[in-house]
Amino acid sequence: MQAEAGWALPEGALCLLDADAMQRHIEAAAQALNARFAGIQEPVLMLVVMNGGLWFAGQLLGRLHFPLELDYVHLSRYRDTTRGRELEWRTLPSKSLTGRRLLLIDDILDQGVTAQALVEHCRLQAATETTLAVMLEKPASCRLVNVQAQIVACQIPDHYVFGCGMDLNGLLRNLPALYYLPEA
Ligand SMILES: O=P(O)(O)OC[C@H]1O[C@H](OP(=O)(O)OP(=O)(O)O)[C@H](O)[C@@H]1O
Ligand SMILES: Nc1nc2[nH]cnc2c(=O)[nH]1
Repeated sequence: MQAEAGWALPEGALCLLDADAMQRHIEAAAQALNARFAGIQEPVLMLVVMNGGLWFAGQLLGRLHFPLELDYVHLSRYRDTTRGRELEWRTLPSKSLTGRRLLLIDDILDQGVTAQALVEHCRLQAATETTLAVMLEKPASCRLVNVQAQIVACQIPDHYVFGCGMDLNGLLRNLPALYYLPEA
């Protein structure tokens, strides 16, 4: 199957959300974030969870209208596979989190292990407030740990998805729509 010129999709891949639908969900999430942080004086520290959070963060940035500072963390569990393993912390934030109002940006809340570790790290660093915003949320039955996102752009069923910043075996993050393999 061919998604758009230049992107060869794997055999059997199905589109879950097309590019227009993704943009509508992202716009709604940006509006919710703008409402949440309306009128703040001190800049929010936005922490992008690399790699998957990069695309969502990029889509959001131009739509956010409150003062913010940008930093990132790099956490990895899936490492070019479709199964989560032990969490590896690759990069810590370069800025101090102490006393900061944080906005964590990730692509997906699935088993929740990544988000929970990050939220706990922020708590231990004495952040004032932590808001977790995810582009996609799988059903609560997928969670191995108890963690909640405050902002969710879109709820999806339990499929391994790719595109919109998310990889399939390390590739296809640059697809502008969201796909899945029914048998994966
Ligand atoms: O809720 P969980 O089951 O913990 O999964 C969510 C995490 O998994 C993915 O990261 P991955 O380890 O694949 O790294 P990547 O962002 O580089 O793709 C994704 O970007 C989330 O950070
Ligand atoms: N690409 C991708 N990464 C994930 N990490 C956790 N769940 C997923 C998923 O469904 N797709």
